[in-house]
Amino acid sequence: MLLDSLIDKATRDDRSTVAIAAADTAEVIEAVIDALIRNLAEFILFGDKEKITSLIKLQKPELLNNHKLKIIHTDSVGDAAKSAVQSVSNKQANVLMKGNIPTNILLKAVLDKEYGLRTGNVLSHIAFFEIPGFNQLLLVTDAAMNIAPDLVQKAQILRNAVTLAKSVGIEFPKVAVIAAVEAVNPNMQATLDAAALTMMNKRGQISECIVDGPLGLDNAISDIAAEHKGIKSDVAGKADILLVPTIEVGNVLYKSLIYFAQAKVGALLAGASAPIVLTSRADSAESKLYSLALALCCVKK
Ligand SMILES: CCCC(=O)SCCNC(=O)CCNC(=O)[C@H](O)C(C)(C)COP(=O)(O)OP(=O)(O)OC[C@H]1O[C@@H](n2cnc3c(N)ncnc32)[C@H](O)[C@@H]1OP(=O)(O)O
Repeated sequence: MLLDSLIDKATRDDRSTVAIAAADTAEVIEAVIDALIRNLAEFILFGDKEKITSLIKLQKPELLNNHKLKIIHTDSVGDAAKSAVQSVSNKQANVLMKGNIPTNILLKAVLDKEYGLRTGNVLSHIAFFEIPGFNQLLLVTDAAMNIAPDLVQKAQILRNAVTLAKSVGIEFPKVAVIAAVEAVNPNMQATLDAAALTMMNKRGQISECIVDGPLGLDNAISDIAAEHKGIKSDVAGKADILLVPTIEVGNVLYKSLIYFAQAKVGALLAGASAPIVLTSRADSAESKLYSLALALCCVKK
């Protein structure tokens, strides 16, 4: 399965409404226009109304009268985040999307106790990569929300990724828990957590997937590398999901895949009461469209 198939899957159902916090950039508007043309969803755009209107006028002026598009003016990014999150919590919209706004401002609104989208679950970021020369989607978690997750949080991050993988048709995913080495080293917390997660999977505490770790990135994705080290594993060389130890590892991997390997990406936050599209502000319109399609595939109706 590749990222275009997510758009096909999402196109079959156009009953969703997406609230975008700070929709005032060309890439966001381009993704919205593309989604409207494909009948993927309806949109409520929060942000600087004048700027949003002029961006739409530049790209597709006739869409300004489209009943599937509403623009609501807000005075600051903080207000845009709050209003967009509120529109999801009061069910006017069922997907939240990050626009031209710093990630932590949006996440603080999402976590707000009064109007946010908490469920009691850990919220986590999952990115789906289509990498040239690599013939399957590769999921990476968590590159954007949890800074230095502990074992309990990692277990939940892993479950969120497995649930999301299943919802787009990746049944029983293989999960590699990434560290710098394959042997457990008591001085490297990532290896201890990886070994514990592997055992939790063997004992049924983490189900519907196969977990193995610690694994280096090379052994997780390359049979040849795994063979060189004599690693015998159902996951090594065939991982569908990479669970990384910290946000820095995930974020650098995310941006390396895009900038060095020309990978395409779709990404979202899971674990909240609605899917949240969360890409980097610098990501392309195409990546925002893939992320949107991914979120629409996960909406609970
Ligand atoms: C990959 C492309 C996009 C990017 O590059 S993104 C760039 C990098 N990402 C970021 O800068 C965001 C990194 N994360 C953060 O800044 C913070 O963790 C975040 C999400 C803003 C939360 O920070 P604070 O508001 O300071 O939160 P805190 O730790 O004091 O906790 C406040 C309450 O929220 C809860 N919380 C925090 N993270 C959570 C999570 N993942 N899932 C569920 N609940 C969570 C936390 O338990 C606490 O709850 P309570 O108030 O004790 O009830």
